[in-house]
Amino acid sequence: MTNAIEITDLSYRKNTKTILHDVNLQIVQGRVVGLLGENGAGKTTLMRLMADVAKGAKGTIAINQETDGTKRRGLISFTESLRGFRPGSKLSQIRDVYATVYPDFSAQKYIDLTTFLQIDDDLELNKLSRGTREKFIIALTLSRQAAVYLLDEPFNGIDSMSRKRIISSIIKWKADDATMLISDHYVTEIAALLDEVVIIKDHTVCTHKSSEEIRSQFGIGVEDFYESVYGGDIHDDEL
Ligand SMILES: Nc1ncnc2c1ncn2[C@@H]1O[C@H](COP(=O)(O)OP(=O)(O)OP(=O)(O)O)[C@@H](O)[C@H]1O
Repeated sequence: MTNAIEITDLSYRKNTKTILHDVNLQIVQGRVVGLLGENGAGKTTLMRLMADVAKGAKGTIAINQETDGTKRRGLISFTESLRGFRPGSKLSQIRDVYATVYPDFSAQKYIDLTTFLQIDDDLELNKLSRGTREKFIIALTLSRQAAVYLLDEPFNGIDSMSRKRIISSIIKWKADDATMLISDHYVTEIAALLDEVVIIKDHTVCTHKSSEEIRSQFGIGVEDFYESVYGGDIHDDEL
């Protein structure tokens, strides 16, 4: 089995503060993995380092065996904030920028996703509700045919019907060999989607298990497992 993601001895400090410490993580190609942790645990930072948006960490990050930052960036599709775009930009103009910047951008996938997620790309960015903006970011991210997708809290501000649609779109449009890391604070709706779970606690990977392992070892689902690890009901030595 090929590892799509290999992180070795990764540590990251910002302004003398430890954000991540000694992170080691291997994720096999094709898996959908939940990256879970409380506010400020370091989920976004880990994704930013993987995508080479944040720099200066110690250790190595390899995506499909590529450790070079620029090459990694080409292999990863990461949910971006769109803050770099003019508020008055039409969504179709943002799509055009993506299509130019990313050679793996699929115009057809974009049409399918925006139709499925009910996004009108004739609208301007500043006219979108928070939820529609998030859905648009998901549509752009999944329109790339990348090796690895990093979805950072993709359900923020999104109503439950739209969450269901996004989850369906992930299932429908994910290529079998594409790997997906989805960060969140809670897992209720995505639990069924996850092959594996990585929990970040105390600046590092506290546990990494498959959903199946969690069920067989602890007799509980992913959601209860996450709560038990954070709540202290499952101790580190049991993991
Ligand atoms: N640019 C920065 N400068 C200083 N500290 C930062 C910076 N970015 C993040 N941090 C700190 O790093 C820690 C991890 O933040 P990060 O955003 O990665 O966590 P998170 O798990 O994604 O949290 P959330 O779920 O709230 O989004 C936090 O303590 C945060 O304050």
